[in-house]
Amino acid sequence: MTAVLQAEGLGKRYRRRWALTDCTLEVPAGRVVGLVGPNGAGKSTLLNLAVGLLRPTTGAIRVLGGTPAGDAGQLARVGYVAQDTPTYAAFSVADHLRLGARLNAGTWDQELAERRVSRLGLDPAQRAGRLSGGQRAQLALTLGVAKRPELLVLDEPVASLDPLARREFLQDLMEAVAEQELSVVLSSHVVSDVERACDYVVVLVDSRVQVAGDIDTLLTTHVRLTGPRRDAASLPADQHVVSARHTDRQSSFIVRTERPVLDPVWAVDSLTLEDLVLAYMAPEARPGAAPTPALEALR
Ligand SMILES: Nc1ncnc2c1ncn2[C@@H]1O[C@H](COP(=O)(O)OP(=O)(O)OP(=O)(O)O)[C@@H](O)[C@H]1O
Repeated sequence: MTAVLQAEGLGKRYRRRWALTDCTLEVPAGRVVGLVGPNGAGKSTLLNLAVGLLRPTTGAIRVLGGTPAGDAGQLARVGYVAQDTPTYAAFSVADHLRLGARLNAGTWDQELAERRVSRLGLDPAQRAGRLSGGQRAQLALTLGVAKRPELLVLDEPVASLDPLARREFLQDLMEAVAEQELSVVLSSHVVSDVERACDYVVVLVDSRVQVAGDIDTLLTTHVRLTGPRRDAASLPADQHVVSARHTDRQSSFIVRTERPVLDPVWAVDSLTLEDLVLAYMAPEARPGAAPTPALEALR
């Protein structure tokens, strides 16, 4: 199966600042991918490279096997909703659907669009400028979904929504994924949203990918070890230490390992996705790193 997203040594520099560095990734199709990281980590930069709004400074990126925005066919296969869920304030909801139909002739699913609008309780005659932030986000998602893309790229789709609306939006998105043959890449700095909607995660910190993979697999190959104070170097070579914490008498490590930890000296606990993401954000997971801004963990 073709990877939806393949990046090799991908980097983007704005003047002297690197927004994305040495990004090598291969994301399989048919997944809902959560791109998670703190503010300024490089999430929007990676998504903009994926949809062809930016060109790489180094390396290469392929999306659905082709060059992002390389030709009309490629543009039709990818839907994109930018961070500020852009809509036209003076256009009505119905105008937006007409525009979607005109811009995406051939793939546009008017019935799907109208069904969503009606289910969401949006008045077709209402101007987008008079919609709430959440309703505008839903309208933008409707346009993205009704285009019937193979890949939908969403930059912080739920940032402006209240907790109930974010839950409904993500539920809606998952239904769209189940109904259509669709892959989704969405960015968020809220781990619980990713936990709720995604089955694949990419953790981006300080312009670098720290870890990427199937969430279930990552959670079965990472554990927390708690026990008497030890040096990380004393752990077996097949237990890769991601993060470490010590008190005078105790050590707590988050390790990546393919095998069960049988040493009775350790209490072994499984991790939540939030534990895992925070561990990869820890400075020891990123040698030479400055402290990272906090991630939100909304429930
Ligand atoms: N047009 C630009 N010119 C200069 N620097 C930029 C530009 N766009 C982004 N940057 C810088 O690149 C880095 C990554 O930005 P990016 O928007 O990709 O991060 P992000 O993870 O999406 O952040 P957020 O969660 O706040 O949206 C930041 O340091 C940012 O200041």
